[in-house]
Formats: sequence, structure tokens, C-alpha cells
Amino acid sequence: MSQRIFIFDTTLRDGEQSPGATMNQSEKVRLARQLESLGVDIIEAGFPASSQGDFEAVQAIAAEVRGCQVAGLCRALDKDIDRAWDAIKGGANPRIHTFLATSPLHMTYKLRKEPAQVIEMIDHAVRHARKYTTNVEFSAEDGSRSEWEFLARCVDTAIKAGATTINIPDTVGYTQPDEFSALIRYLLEKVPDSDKAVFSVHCHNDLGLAVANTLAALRAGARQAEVTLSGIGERAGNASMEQVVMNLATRADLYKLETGIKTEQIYPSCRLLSRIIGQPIPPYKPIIGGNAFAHESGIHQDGMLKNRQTYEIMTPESIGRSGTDMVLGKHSGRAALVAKIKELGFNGLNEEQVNLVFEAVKRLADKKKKIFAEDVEALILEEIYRIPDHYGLLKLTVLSGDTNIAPTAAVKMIVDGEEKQLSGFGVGPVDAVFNTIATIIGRKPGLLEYAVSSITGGTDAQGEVTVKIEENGMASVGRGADGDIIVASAKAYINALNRLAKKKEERTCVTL
Ligand SMILES: CC(=O)SCCNC(=O)CCNC(=O)[C@H](O)C(C)(C)COP(=O)(O)OP(=O)(O)OC[C@H]1O[C@@H](n2cnc3c(N)ncnc32)[C@H](O)[C@@H]1OP(=O)(O)O
Ligand SMILES: CC(C)C(=O)C(=O)O
Ligand SMILES: [Mg+2]
Repeated sequence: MSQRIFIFDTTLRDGEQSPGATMNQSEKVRLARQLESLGVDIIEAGFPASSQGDFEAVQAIAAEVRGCQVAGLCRALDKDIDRAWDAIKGGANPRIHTFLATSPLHMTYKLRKEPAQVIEMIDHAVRHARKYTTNVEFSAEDGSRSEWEFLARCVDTAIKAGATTINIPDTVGYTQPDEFSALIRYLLEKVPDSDKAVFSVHCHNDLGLAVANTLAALRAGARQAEVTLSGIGERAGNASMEQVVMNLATRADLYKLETGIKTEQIYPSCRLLSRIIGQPIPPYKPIIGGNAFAHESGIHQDGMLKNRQTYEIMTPESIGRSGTDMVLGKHSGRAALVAKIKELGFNGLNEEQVNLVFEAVKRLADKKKKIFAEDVEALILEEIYRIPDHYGLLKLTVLSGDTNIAPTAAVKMIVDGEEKQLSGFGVGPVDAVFNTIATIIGRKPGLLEYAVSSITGGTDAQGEVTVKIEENGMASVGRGADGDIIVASAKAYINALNRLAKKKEERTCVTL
């Protein structure tokens, strides 16, 4: 039988302590509603004594969110506890979360209190909070650097005073998984009434161990995990909600612990946070990063096409993402390309044609970091469906810029099987290219339209050029794509010339 873990989300409190992650009241309420949809058990909405703005935001969240508990953080001082209660009391199930540091360092230098005074403050603060509610959490700040015996006394005091949740923070991200799980086991064993409270952990990521320490503590018997979306929080952040939850879900065989999280709401929640705080999700971030379900190398793509479990331990759909991304790039193989070609609706390509497109993809991948579906589509059109008949581009060099020299194009072409080359000038680089091509083939059609657009986003995107030309009352449209828009322009112009020539031939046949 799996045991239930409570997910305590502190994105709106510790998360907001992350530099640059400040949120206004309406943003906090919006995010709190999303956290409710996500299925967290407790939302720590803020620190009401810290400012009028924080007080009002916590009050608004408590009034709005009915499906989970809303907690307000406060120091172990009556005035802070009173303020926290005033902010949360309108909530469906309000929780007062009071804290006091218990490590020698913090007691001596920060609080300037003797251990006996700290014990007395804990007792007083928890009893004061209990006058308002039975739902009281006590946190022993810097718990992981506290003396174990003294920490056990602090925890015992808090439970006897009425705390129903005991939180052991690794405030500065100092502990290690084995050490932390041993501490949790020690407290559960040594504190006489440990079964009267839910044990919780709150881990910071200074050494990159926040998630590992949280999971170790859960295996040792902690039943609440304090986390934030995307792991934002003070300094290097907190344990990330999505990583803790997906470890428990993916390795349910090992942990045998379950949460109330609707995992398909994970990605939408982290995206909302990212938009609100204006900080993009790094691509390499586990679970929610752009690359988390992207496969680029040929061997992986081939395995994925045969069975997704070869390279995916969870599905993107399970965390609310639209699907696996088969990225075509310099490491991709034919299997992935064939799948992409079919996905684009080009079903009839033979092996030779696939090889042509494959080589073109590899060439493009040497110049461009990411190959999108649109790039492949453009390459198929270029390589297969736009095989030049009369004219083909072999080489192109263009000189242009803000100089006294007129823009110059040197073009090498194939014209009815014969190689020709010439240089020419124009008002701009495109004009120079078109003039030179027209001179080489001995024709001068009028240009009716010219348009360039980007096939995908990014400054390294391929440009697609469309031209419409006209000669003796006959018009034709041509398209060309390339990472260089002048080359794309030349390809489009030549494509239009070939189509015009084809039209002329067809008309001649009909006339005859
Ligand atoms: C680990 C954590 O994340 S703890 C939460 C951290 N979050 C915040 O600090 C954000 C909210 N904080 C604030 O807005 C302000 O610090 C306030 C309003 C709470 C207090 O502001 P000030 O009165 O100006 O005090 P200041 O912040 O300079 O110093 C904190 C004081 O609280 C004391 N203190 C610290 N923690 C506690 C505690 N848990 N219980 C009681 N007193 C405490 C300190 O010893 C210090 O006291 P001193 O002034 O007598 O030396
Ligand atoms: C207030 C407590 C829970 C905290 O944020 C910490 O110790 O990191
Ligand atoms: Mg913290």
C-alpha cells in the first residue's frame, strides 16, 4: 500500500525570495489558482508581517482558494503570528507557519539568544498560534546544522505546545542525502510524541542536492515535502516540485509513496510561473525544459521510433506537454527523417529521393543549429520537386554594403547542360543577382512580385523567397529557400524561370 505525501508549495513565499521573481497581487492569485488545479495540499501564500502588499496578497489568496490549505509564514513573535492569522483567517483551512532558528551559529550570531531562550520562544510561539487554530506548523530554521539532541528538544517542545506539522529545513543546502535521512530517522525515533505531528522537510539547492535530500527524507519517514515550481527560491532555489513529484511517480516501485498532484498540470503550472516572473525555463531543465523530451541523435531516434520506452522514462503527455520532439540535426539518422517526411505528408518518396533529402538535411545541419519540420518541407521541395529543367544555380557570390562600389553578383549556372558564368551589377544585391541571371540566359522577364519570409523563428532560420515574373503576357511563380536570403532569392528566380519555360513549352505543344 502506498502512503500519502503532502505537497506544501512555497513558490509564492520562498520562491518569491528568489532575486527578480517578485509578483504582484493579481499574479499571485492567478498562480495560487493554478496551484489549486495542480493539486498541491498546502499553498504558502507569503509572509504577512513583511509588508502591507504581502498581507493583502495572502488575504486575497486565502479568500479565493478553497481547495487547499493556505499558510502564512511568521517569525516566532506574537505580532508576526497575529498578522499572519489576520491574513489567512478567511481561508477554508488556514495554517500558521512559525519558525525559529535552532543551529548554534544562528542562535549565537543572528538571534543572539541562549538555547534555553530559544526553547522558551518556540513554546510560547506555538501556544500563541494554537489560540487561533489547530493547524500550526513549526520550522526549526537551519535544522540540518543544529545539534541533533538540541533539535530533538526543540521539536518535542513544539509538539507538546500543539504543533501539528514539524518542518526540518536544510536552510543553506548543506546536508547530504544519507546524513539527512539519518537525522529524520533520529527525530522520529527520539522525539517521544513524534507520531502526533506530520514531519516535513524543506531543502535548498546550494549544492544541487535539494531534490535528492527531500527524497532521502521521504524514504526515512517524512510525510510532507516543501517545494517550489521549477525550484525557484532563495539563492540557488528550493527542491523543485516537478522533480520531487515525478521521482515519486516514476519510481513508485521504490518509494511506494503517492501525492495528490495532477501531473498533467505540471508543465502548464511551470509555464505560467515562467511567464509571470519573466524568466524562461532553461532548455536542459529536467521534466519541463525544452529539451527534456527532445531526441536528436540517430540511434536514440531509431530506438524511440521502435519503442518510446527505450529513451523515455515518462511520457511528455503525463506532465501536460504535447509530445516527444524528434529534432533533426547533425546527429540524426534516416529513420527519424523518414518518419518526419511521412508526418509532413510526402508519402511517395523512393530511397534515392530520401537519400537526397538526407544529404541536404546534413548539409543544412552543419550551418544551422536546429532543423524544424518546415526546414525539411522546404528541402523536400528544393531537392525533389524543384529539380531544375533548363536552368540550375551552381555558385553565387555577392558583394554589397554601404560602399561606393555598386552591388555586384558573380553567378555560375547550368543552362541546358552547359556551364556559364558572369558578373553583373544592380541597385541592390538582389537586383544584381537577377540582372546577372537574366543576362546569362539571355532573357529579361519583368519582376511582378518579390517577398521574403522566415521559415521558422531564430536569426539562423532559413529564408523563403517567392517571386512572380512575367514575359510576353505569361506569368509564373517561383520559390526558393536557403539560410542566405540572397541565395534563396536566386533559387526562387531560377525556379520561376524554369516554370515559365515549361509553360511556354506546354503552350507551344497546344498551339501545334
Ligand atoms: C529562511 C527563511 O527563508 S526565513 C524568511 C525570510 N524572509 C524574509 O525575511 C522576508 C520578510 N522579512 C521582512 O520583511 C523583514 O525582515 C521583517 C519585516 C520580517 C523584519 O524586519 P526588521 O524588523 O527590519 O528586522 P530585520 O529584518 O532587519 O532583522 C530581523 C530581526 O528578526 C529576528 N528574527 C529572525 N528570525 C526570527 C524568528 N524566526 N523569530 C523571531 N525573531 C527573528 C532577528 O534576530 C532580527 O532581530 P533584531 O532586529 O533584534 O536583531
Ligand atoms: C522559513 C524556513 C522554512 C525556510 O524557508 C528555510 O529554513 O529555508
Ligand atoms: Mg527556505
